[in-house]
Amino acid sequence: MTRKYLVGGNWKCNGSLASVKQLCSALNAGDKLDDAKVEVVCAPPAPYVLYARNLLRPDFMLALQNCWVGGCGAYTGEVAADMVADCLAPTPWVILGHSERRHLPELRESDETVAKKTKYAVEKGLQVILCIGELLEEREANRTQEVNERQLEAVRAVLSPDAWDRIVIAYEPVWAIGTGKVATPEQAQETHAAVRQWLIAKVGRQTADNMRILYGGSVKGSNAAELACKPDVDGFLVGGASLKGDEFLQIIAACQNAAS
Ligand SMILES: O=C[C@H](O)COP(=O)(O)O
Repeated sequence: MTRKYLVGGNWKCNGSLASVKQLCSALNAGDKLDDAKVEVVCAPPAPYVLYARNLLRPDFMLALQNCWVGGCGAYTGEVAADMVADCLAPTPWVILGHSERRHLPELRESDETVAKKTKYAVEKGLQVILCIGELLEEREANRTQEVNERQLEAVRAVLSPDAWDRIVIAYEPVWAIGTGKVATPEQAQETHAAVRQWLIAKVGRQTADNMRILYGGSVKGSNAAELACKPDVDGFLVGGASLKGDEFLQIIAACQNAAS
């Protein structure tokens, strides 16, 4: 099964007009993407997304980092998937269920909220990077698979089987995010393979074979190649290193090389 690599750049709550301009210039200076091998989607903070859309080469797609559970209306401060579809057509993406949104005490998104957002976003034509992953204490208690399955099961409960083709899963162990402690290629492979087995059992073989499962957590130019060559690692969701143009381009190149 050949799955095209996907590299996501999650800029999180970072940036300014000046830094976004600089980062877009650095990315534009890279080689043209080999679109048979890799896709790239950048997720700036919401206020900068259309600015980035105007600056970035068209082979870089754009995403929002979150959206609301439903449509437009009296939901102060929220962004509806309808708006993402409108602004980022023809390739609107959104990141949902990021661990920072699941675990920060000010946000505390439940599995059910993430599932509701995912269902609505997919219905509006968005492609969703659905983040899952365990806390350090959950990994130490050998509960990684249980946690991933619980988070996925909440989505399966509301999503029709054919809608899964609009989903990319990002496995991001929380202990590896922004800590410099990257999962080993073996740890990533083992977990991704287990997620794919769950998909085979619960959603279907074809969906599972086609599903891209990204790894996220302290990915850098220097460690991307050894992770990308694992059979069930289909790309990355990159945080800190996506804010540095040359580093992000190295990660993209690692995926293109792994696809060769
Ligand atoms: O969404 C990206 C992840 O949270 C990874 O962040 P990081 O690359 O800074 O560890």
